[in-house]
Amino acid sequence: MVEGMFREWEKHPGTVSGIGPVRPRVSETRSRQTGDKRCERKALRPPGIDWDTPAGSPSGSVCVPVCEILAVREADVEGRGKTSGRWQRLSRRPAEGYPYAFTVSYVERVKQHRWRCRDVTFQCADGAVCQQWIHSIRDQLSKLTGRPRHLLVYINPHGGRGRGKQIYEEKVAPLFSRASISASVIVTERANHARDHLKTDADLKKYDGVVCVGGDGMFSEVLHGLVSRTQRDAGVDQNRREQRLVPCPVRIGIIPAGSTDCVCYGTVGVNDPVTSALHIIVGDSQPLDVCSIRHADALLRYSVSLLGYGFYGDVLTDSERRRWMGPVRYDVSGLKTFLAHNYYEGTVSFLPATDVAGSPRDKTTCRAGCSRCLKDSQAYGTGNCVRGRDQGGDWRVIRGKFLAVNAAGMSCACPRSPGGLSPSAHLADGTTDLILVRKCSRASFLRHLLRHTSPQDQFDLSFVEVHRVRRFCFMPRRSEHEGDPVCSSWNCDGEILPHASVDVGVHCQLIRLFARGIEDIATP
Ligand SMILES: Nc1ncnc2c1ncn2[C@@H]1O[C@H](COP(=O)(O)OP(=O)(O)OP(=O)(O)O)[C@@H](O)[C@H]1O
Repeated sequence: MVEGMFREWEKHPGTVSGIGPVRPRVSETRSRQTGDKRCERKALRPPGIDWDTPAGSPSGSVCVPVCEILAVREADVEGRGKTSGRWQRLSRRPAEGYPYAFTVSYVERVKQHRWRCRDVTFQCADGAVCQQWIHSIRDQLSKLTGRPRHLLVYINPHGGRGRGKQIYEEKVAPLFSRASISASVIVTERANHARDHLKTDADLKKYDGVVCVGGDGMFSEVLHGLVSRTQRDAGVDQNRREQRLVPCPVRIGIIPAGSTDCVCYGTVGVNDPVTSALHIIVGDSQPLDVCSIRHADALLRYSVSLLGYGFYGDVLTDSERRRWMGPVRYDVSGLKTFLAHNYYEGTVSFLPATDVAGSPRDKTTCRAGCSRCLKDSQAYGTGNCVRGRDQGGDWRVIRGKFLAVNAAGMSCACPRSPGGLSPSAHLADGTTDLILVRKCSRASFLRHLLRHTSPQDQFDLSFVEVHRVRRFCFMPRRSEHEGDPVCSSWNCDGEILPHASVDVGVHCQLIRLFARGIEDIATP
């Protein structure tokens, strides 16, 4: 029977199906640390015996792709993990005559893109067979090349509700250690600590990835540190206008622990530290476009999600004065800015991405394994960015009074706005969606804003237009009348830019995250 099982294994090396008829013997327990379901014991028995079907499972068999197995470890007859360093008791006694056991930890999908770590313990009658299974599974796991072994982790202890350290220690570190991932952890002591360390001191050759525990601001620090370091190591001057940037060789993981975690939500589908940790462990890789923002030919910042002038710039500026309020400051500032109803004059010039298949209003969504991103990026070239007006294409120029000028490099979805600012934006096609909201009444603007929280098309309004672009420039109009609102500020992924006139270009797939994009799957 065991030989038969191994034959199945040989036939289907990508799965652990064929383990044979199985029967759950022990009820599930929940881990205090990760909140995940932990142990479900299944007995490996010779075929031909009539088995109960596990509750809730019509087939009674389990099929897990190897790429979603996190670890395998020996368990003793009491079902306690031998290699976990911590005895873990099962709630029922093992089946008689099956004194050997091994436990497989794997990814289980639960509600709303959430992943959990599930343990299944298998019992065997023969110790050699048990070892054979363990070695065979470990051998399969060792062939997965994309998995990280050593990580550099930065924790912002003050992000969000100040629980970054606790989240990492209680929810993430135990999973890393179960998957035999070592981590060098740095708890930041000041703003820009992570950025500066990455720029100069970090020995990146030692690591397979960099993980940030915090919000979008923390991610932005890591992004800047890593992109700058990569260019410096490659001898590329990122301040030079026509320069093609070198894609970062090291992936970035985001453990959401901030008050805004848009980048995590837009690339995983949920803000959940355990889910993100599991995406890191299985070695997922999601390329991401990065915008470089320049002023007077000098690099100001990089951005991956929202660049917003007018409404979103004003909200951020006001909310910075209310940091003491915590995350609720965004609601207060949002309301205040909405009531102020400021508009700003300026000129937007942009280079439409006429060579890509999609458009911001085509109702398609960028999902895991997006074929459109793959096709468009191959045609365009990673790291590439159109610079200089001579580099082809027909520039368009629009002058006007705007309530908002936004550029969405990704959908900018968040729990409050599941579709986001631009629901059809792509993560890695080398473009950004430029959204222009012209001056209109408060009621009309409210209609537009409310559509972000509903399935209605937020661009189907006469005062809103949207363009998929490779590059754009904005120049504010100087006011001749004192007292008029002159300039707003740019909100760049949650940071305020010091200049209103900017030149923005998209660098195709400049970085990769430990994510796979939002999975298009039916959850149980
Ligand atoms: N040790 C530290 N002390 C103070 N500030 C820090 C520290 N480490 C990082 N920061 C800064 O804190 C800012 C906010 O961090 P983060 O994004 O993690 O949390 P957040 O609550 O989502 O942020 P925000 O309040 O901007 O929404 C970042 O800009 C980062 O540069």
